[in-house]
Amino acid sequence: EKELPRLKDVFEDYFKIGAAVNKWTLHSAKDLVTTQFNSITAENEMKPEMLQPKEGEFNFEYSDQLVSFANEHHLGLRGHTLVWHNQCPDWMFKNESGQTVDRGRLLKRMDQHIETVVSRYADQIYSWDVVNEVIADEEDRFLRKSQWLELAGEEFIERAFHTAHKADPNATLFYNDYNESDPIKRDKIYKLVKSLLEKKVPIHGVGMQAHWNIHTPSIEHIQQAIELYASLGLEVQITEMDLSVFSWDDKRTDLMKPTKEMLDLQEKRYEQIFNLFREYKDVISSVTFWGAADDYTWLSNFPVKGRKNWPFLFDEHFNPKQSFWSVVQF
Ligand SMILES: Oc1ccccc1CN[C@@H]1C=C[C@@H](O)[C@H](O)[C@H]1O
Repeated sequence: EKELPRLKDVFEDYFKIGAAVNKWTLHSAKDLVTTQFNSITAENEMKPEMLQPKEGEFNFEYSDQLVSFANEHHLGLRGHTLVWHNQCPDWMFKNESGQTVDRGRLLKRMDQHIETVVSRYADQIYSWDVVNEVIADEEDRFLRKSQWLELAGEEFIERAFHTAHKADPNATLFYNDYNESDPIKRDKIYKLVKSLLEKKVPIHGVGMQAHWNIHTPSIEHIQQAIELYASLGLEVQITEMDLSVFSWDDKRTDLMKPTKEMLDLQEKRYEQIFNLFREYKDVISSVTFWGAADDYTWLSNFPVKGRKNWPFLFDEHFNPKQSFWSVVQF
């Protein structure tokens, strides 16, 4: 049958186009990923708890598989993520007697994790999400309350970037977060990144996770966020894009497939969003989906456990959805 247009070719003069893969979808979605995309991100296989489950015991089995896959298929590779409050092993914050670890020890452990991981994959990963999600969602709080912040103090943020830069001077280093287009959270992300730049911290970009849906955020809010981050002279990368067919507070579980109305709205949203991304091609260096096709998405367990979602450009049979055509035809 007629060859499909390829996202990586359609956007060749704009930005890299990526997909998150895991140790299963690396095989199940291999053909789609290698034909349509030119960048991948490990959905889970490069997170702290996966790489260093026990102090000093690294497990690179699956991360090495993803790196080999990327090399074999000439795909760029984003590293996700070095410092995060989730999917981080408990041992990191405890000493031998199970008490909370002291500040110096925790920072040393953070450095060792970053040095070991980043130097192993030096020159193979074009961008790292050095720090993920340290900005608070609460309006009246700046930094998220986490064991990292409580035990190490806010210096862990800048220290993580310095350590990563020393381990791989060629990788571009990103601060990554979600709800990044919400004006209040956006301004806090801007404040953090601006303060890092003022301290000459080696940070090169802001990762907008872009876990959006078919209703929000508005194109205006997305544009204002891109403009604000770009005003710092930084790269912007869309790092985890999906368009949930449910708004955040819609907890319905009755659907076995998306309604026509949902698919029409999703198509409109993808078309508008990619028109905006193309307008900012000089600022946006990659656009990565947090998956590849509707056969698998983390959204089928978040925020409602076991509730199927259909967020991507390809359906569960890897066929292009109407949204695909509105994205590739411009
Ligand atoms: O952690 C969150 C909490 C609330 C909303 C969204 C997020 C998004 N968080 C992302 C989503 C999926 C994970 O696989 C990614 O590593 C994480 O960056």
